[in-house]
Amino acid sequence: MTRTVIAQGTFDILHPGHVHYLEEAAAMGDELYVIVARKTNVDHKEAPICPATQRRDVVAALEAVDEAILGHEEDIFVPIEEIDPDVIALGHDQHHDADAIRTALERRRIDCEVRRASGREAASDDELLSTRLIIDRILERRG
Ligand SMILES: Cc1cc2nc3c(=O)[nH]c(=O)nc-3n(C[C@H](O)[C@H](O)[C@H](O)COP(=O)(O)O)c2cc1C
Ligand SMILES: Nc1ncnc2c1ncn2[C@@H]1O[C@H](COP(=O)(O)OP(=O)(O)OP(=O)(O)O)[C@@H](O)[C@H]1O
Repeated sequence: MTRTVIAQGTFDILHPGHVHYLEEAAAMGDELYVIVARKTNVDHKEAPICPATQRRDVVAALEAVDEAILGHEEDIFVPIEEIDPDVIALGHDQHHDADAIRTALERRRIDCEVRRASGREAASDDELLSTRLIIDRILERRG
């Protein structure tokens, strides 16, 4: 039987940390779906620069990804109910609490494992492994 995995995030300006996360998530099963966050749900940091459809389309082009979809605007569990995954792979620094997600899944009778992916080890001193760092570097050098 096909084991379906879900990864999620903003994916505003892609970098090797995103590729690491999505490759690790893909290795947790057979098919990887990625939920791309809506701007309205990115409330714990500055709003993304790129439009949601662009962020989705670039993520969808990555080899590890089978399907990338836009997230729900109000209820983040709607796409989960539709996809009915076997695994949800949380990113290494995602603010979501794994136990709170497990409780919400149980309440909705979705039988799914919640795992936490690892962070990427920098391949060199100057690797930029966050969108924020890339934006800061652009402002510093071109601002
Ligand atoms: C299980 C799960 C499902 C999610 N589904 C959605 C969704 O449907 N719509 C959405 O806008 N955000 C969704 N998110 C939230 C974002 O993916 C994300 O965590 C946050 O808004 C963006 O911040 P990040 O890139 O720092 O994780 C989901 C998060 C989790 C953990
Ligand atoms: N360096 C990294 N190593 C592993 N996973 C990462 C890394 N950076 C981001 N991710 C994961 O990729 C997903 C999307 O991350 P997100 O779009 O918030 O990128 P970000 O670079 O962390 O953004 P920002 O710098 O704006 O906080 C999240 O699940 C996050 O944990």
